[in-house]
Amino acid sequence: MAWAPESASALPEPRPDAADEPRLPDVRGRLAEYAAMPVLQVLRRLDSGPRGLEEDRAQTLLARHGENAIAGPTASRRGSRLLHALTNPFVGTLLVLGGVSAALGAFGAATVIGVMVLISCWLQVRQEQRFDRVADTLRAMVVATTTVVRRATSDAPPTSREVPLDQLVPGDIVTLSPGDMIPADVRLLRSAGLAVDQAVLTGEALPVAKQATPEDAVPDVSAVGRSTGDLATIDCPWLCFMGSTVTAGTGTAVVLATGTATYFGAMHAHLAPRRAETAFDRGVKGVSRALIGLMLVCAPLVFIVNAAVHGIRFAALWFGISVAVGLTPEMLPVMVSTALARGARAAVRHNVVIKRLPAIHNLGAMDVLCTDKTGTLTQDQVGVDCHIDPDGRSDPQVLRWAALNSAVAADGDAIVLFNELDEALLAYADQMSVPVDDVTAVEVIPFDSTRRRGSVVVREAGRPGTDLMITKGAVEQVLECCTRLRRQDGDVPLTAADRQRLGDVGDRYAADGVRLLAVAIADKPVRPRAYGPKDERDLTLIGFVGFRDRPRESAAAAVRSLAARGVAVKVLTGDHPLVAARICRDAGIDPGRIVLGDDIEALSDAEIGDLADRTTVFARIDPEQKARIVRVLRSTGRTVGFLGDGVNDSPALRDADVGITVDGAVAIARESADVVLLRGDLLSVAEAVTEGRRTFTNIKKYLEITISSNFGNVLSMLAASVLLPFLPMLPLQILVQNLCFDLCLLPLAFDHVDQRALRRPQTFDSARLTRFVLWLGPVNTLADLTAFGILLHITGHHPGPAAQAIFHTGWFVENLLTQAAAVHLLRGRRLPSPRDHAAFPVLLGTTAIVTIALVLPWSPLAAPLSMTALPVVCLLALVLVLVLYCLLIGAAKTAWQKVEGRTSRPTRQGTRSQAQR
Ligand SMILES: Nc1ncnc2c1ncn2[C@@H]1O[C@H](COP(=O)(O)OP(=O)(O)OP(=O)(O)O)[C@@H](O)[C@H]1O
Ligand SMILES: [Mg+2]
Repeated sequence: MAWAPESASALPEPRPDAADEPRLPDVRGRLAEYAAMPVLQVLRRLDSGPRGLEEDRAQTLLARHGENAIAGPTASRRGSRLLHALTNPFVGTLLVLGGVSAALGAFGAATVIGVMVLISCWLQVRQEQRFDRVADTLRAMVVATTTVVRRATSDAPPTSREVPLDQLVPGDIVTLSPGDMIPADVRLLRSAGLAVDQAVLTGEALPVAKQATPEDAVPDVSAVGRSTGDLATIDCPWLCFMGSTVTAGTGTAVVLATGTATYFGAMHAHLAPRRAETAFDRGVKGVSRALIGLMLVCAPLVFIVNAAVHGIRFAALWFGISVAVGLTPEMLPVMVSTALARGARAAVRHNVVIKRLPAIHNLGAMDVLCTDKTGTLTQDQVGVDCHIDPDGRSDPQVLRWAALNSAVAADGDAIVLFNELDEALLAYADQMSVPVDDVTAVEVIPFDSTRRRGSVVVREAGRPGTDLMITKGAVEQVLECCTRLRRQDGDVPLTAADRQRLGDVGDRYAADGVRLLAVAIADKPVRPRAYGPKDERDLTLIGFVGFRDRPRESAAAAVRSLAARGVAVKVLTGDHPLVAARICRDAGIDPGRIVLGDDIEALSDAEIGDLADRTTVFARIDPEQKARIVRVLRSTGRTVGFLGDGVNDSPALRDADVGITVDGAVAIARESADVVLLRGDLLSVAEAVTEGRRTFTNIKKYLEITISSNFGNVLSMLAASVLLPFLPMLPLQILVQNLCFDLCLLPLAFDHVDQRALRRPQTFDSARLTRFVLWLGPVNTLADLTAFGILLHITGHHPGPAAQAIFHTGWFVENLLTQAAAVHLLRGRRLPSPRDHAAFPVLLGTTAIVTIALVLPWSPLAAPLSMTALPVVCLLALVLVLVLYCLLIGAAKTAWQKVEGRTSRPTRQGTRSQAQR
């Protein structure tokens, strides 16, 4: 829905007015030209070299080409913000009603409606500006960076350093590692086992292989296809494009184009990544529909009743229009943006950065948190525990082969290692002075979470004609590729009994919380063809390395704290089920029956949904299965958060209602997530959940108070249409009253919140809102009818114009006073007391309403609004009505809480069916 704040993303955001931007065919043509040149010519054309640009020149180029971003300058963002404000359905409704009023000649009303539109849009634009600033600041705290090679001066040595993505320029040399976003359109200079996910550009979910052409070779353009169509360019193996991410392997590349001159830049309007609809989007849609529905029923009804009783009159028509305007919550978008921005700022105090502001609501609504294991439940300080041969004896040779696998895979150029296990291995090898640089790297077949193993091929000095493949990975997955076993007295064939025994060794260590990786090797005759995963066969198992990762001390408390807030924690890990079970127990999670990836592969979504409901730990699952479980849980009505930090977590991060990652996560995880934890601590998630609920509770209060008051007013107007020979309030007065009320209620975004409201997940529930309005709105009507009786008594039953003015003013004043009282009586769970009162800004807002009510009739504005000073007796009578209203609404609210408490006890089933609605 257009009134919801737009999601802010770290990827360059699409700009709506892209007329002056390079056109796609031009961009494609230029890229095709670069694709067809030998590498050296590309570098020459860009005035660059393998040693990188000089810093000064990079700055000059930055000034010439602009930042590597697609989001437009502030001015155009302002234009789009205004458009966004104008196209929200409530302002749209007002514009139509204003137009009709003007066409009917009711210029006063048209002017007031115009003022409402202006104020609402102005506040909305200002709020969105602030909102963007908050989002920008928050995002700057977790800004995506890329590794470039540059030189301080022309003869200084090249150095690698991290720069923010937007500082890249054409000609820069960048290095790519798994998890990195491709920062611009680039041509590969070198690559090792590189695979990238281009789904943003092609919609193709599977990663595609990319490969540099051999040095100095003239690229074979036929490999790209003769056509210059989109896919031909995108499929070029030696070009990578902004918007894609590295899923495996490493590379070095030269930047060809940045910002809007990139392929993604030229196509962004059509191909900007779309996220699935989240709990917030669904909630906003439901409430908007309910509100517009209410207006479409009530306003014509008021008109029809009026016309039926008094005949079709012009006054009746525009009275109906005013009622419609009165029911339009035109300030709701402003209120929601304000509340979300406040929540996001508050979350920072708990070291939680909200990248997309609606995520703060989704955190409060979350009732299941699925989490990866390493780094969230554990400390992410993985250490090597043992290195053993197949018979369980410590063996330094096993450590050497495993560390060589990590070292070669990590590539001399790349700074980022594959993952925490490789990092631990290299650190340990270094500590034990095990050499890892005495071989020549031939090939890397990178680790991926689906194969669960990774291999390298190396050539050792003194062994001409022979390559050595070294594979390491999960025990089951490496054993699959082995046919032999290393024994102290030589290699022997691997029997079924050995497989069983070795599998048991893995299980034994796993039960103790040690993750074993199997290590296997094989000699291969040297060959010109490249090696691939198919060559991982006929290996000899030489032993295992074991890793231990201590559980986080705060994990148990955090899981308890989330459970107390009604958030179930589920663990989704690629690790061994017994390791997962051990870590979970240490973190205070009862693992119950663990479900494996293989178990769910053949199941339907419905069966997985059923299983997921009963399961706490899923082990040995691959990235797509993680995402599938998240999607299925969402489809059963749960609001799902996903917390993860690896390349393998990014699909699930995107598919969740709220994706959460940690600051040290790989770039793609940070890009995919909505929330970044600055301290990778589950406890801060619990705090952020509370902030989310605080935020939402205030939005809910605003909706409940405004809509029930407005609905009560509509009922009063209906009654008045039948009972009175004249209109109970003039249309202009209705509009002014509505404007004052809506504005003075905005500070509710900053109100205090009752602790009990923070205990359960909370989200928009239009059915509950409707029940609330139907229950409490009529109390307002009751007070109004009493006021009508008193006013009629004072003014006489057939009052002339002067007495009618007293009636109108009387009701105007009564309305504002009761509405101010409603704010205090309905805002909390309990009735107001010195210990439980509204926050200062809310007090200020309601004081303003009371002041307007008590000053306006005696001010110079009274005459243009057809109001008049009220007699003292009238004022006294209204005070009595106010007291009566307070008593009634207090009683009605207590009764509502009793009835609702009984019908909506937060059972899990209840939460689900509520969300499904
Ligand atoms: N660098 C590596 N080299 C070889 N095998 C690995 C490597 N990293 C992980 N594995 C194996 O692959 C399995 C799955 O790892 P992956 O990183 O995909 O799991 P994950 O879901 O991220 O796990 P976690 O919950 O521990 O974060 C591991 O249990 C391990 O057996
Ligand atoms: Mg992980």
